[in-house]
Amino acid sequence: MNIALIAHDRKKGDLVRFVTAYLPVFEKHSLFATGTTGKRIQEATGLKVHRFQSGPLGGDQEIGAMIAKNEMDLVIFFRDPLTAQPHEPDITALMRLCDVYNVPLATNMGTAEVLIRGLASGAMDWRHLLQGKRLEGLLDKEKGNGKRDGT
Ligand SMILES: O=C(CO)COP(=O)(O)O
Repeated sequence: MNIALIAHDRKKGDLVRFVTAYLPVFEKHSLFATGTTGKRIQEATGLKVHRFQSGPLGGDQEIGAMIAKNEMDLVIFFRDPLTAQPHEPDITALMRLCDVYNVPLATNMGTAEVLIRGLASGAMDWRHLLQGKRLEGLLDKEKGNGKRDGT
């Protein structure tokens, strides 16, 4: 599964501790993160993390683009509800896309616990069905392109 990890500055320590606690789960999946969050997680855990731009520079939007392409299976986003963010519209857009595409989203540690335990016990295997569809879609597209190219 593809998992997005994002945390605002005052929540980064919590996310690093969370990922460390569930290391055996996270190391079985592909991890993506906004810039600074990803760096902190990599440094603390040694996990391989694909890092996008920092959140205020477009990282939330890059993760949103993956959601819109059905390439993200789970989002863990430890938001700071007590601090105004300069890129609030990007944050809202990311969460909205999770709802549009039915992507499980945890915005706090309590929900993240439930999601990660669910992930570990196979409760998210239904996402594989979508991944199958994703693959079919890509193959169909390739076939279509082939026809147009005359190849
Ligand atoms: O701002 C963020 C999410 O909205 C997080 O970005 P960083 O991980 O780069 O700090």
